[in-house]
Amino acid sequence: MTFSMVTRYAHSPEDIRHYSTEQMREQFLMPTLFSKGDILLTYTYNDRMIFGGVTPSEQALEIKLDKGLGVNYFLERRELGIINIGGTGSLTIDGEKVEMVQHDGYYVGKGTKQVLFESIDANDPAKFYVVSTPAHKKYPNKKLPFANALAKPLGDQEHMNKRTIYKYIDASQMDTCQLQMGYTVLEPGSAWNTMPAHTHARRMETYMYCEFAEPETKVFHIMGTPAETKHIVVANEQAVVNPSWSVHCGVATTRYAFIWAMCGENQTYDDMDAVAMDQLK
Ligand SMILES: O=C(O)C(=O)C[C@H](O)C(=O)CO
Ligand SMILES: [Zn+2]
Repeated sequence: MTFSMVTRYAHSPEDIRHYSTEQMREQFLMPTLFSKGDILLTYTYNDRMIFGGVTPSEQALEIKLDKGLGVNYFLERRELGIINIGGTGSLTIDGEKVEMVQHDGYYVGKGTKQVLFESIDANDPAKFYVVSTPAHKKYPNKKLPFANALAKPLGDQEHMNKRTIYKYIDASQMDTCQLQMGYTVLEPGSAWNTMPAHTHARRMETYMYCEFAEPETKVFHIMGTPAETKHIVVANEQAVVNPSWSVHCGVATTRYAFIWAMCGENQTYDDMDAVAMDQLK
């Protein structure tokens, strides 16, 4: 079993002006999240979000972080969002076991002492995408089945951006200290995830791209300031960190989906600063 948590520092927009492709990938792309039996996390200094993959095989897995975070247990001062993109699994949260089928989500509040992640079938393991943000208050733990997610259809075929945003952790639906999390599914033939592009200086965001229709599919994730965009080529089940000053959208060769998660000053999903198309460079 491998447990790893890599650190990524925050960057100013000026920093990345001269980054090579390799440097962009090193700083903003998380190439491996899901590996059987492993916990692979990233700690970003952008709003101190921790995100990554937990892929239990034969054994239950637990995220054990204490001294590294200066606390006695992982969720002493944090909340946690989880969405399973793999086979059926379960979570045992302070002794209570709950089944997690594909696309089930869960919100785990601050103060929860133990979360055990398990797969039902090691040959078809659960793949838990996890995102944790600093929290000041305990809010109730809550199962978030896919069927209960707040579905927001958006875009149209003519603009190649027909998609549905499924909001799992949303302040209009439930209490959360700062974490917001959801899953966006692109229709076949649609690719842009959000156009016109936007920034939100009040919140950072991470994306985990997944469910690519073909093995050779790649997403061109676009980031950077509106006046100087850059791209990162992303493969299935890889994630990118998006600083609050950066635009974000992705175009691919076939259908894909992605899980987004945000935190920062506010929880107002629609608080976005749209960028006029003629300002994008
Ligand atoms: O499809 C979309 O558009 C999104 O999913 C947008 C993200 O949720 C986002 O960028 C929220 O700020
Ligand atoms: Zn956004």
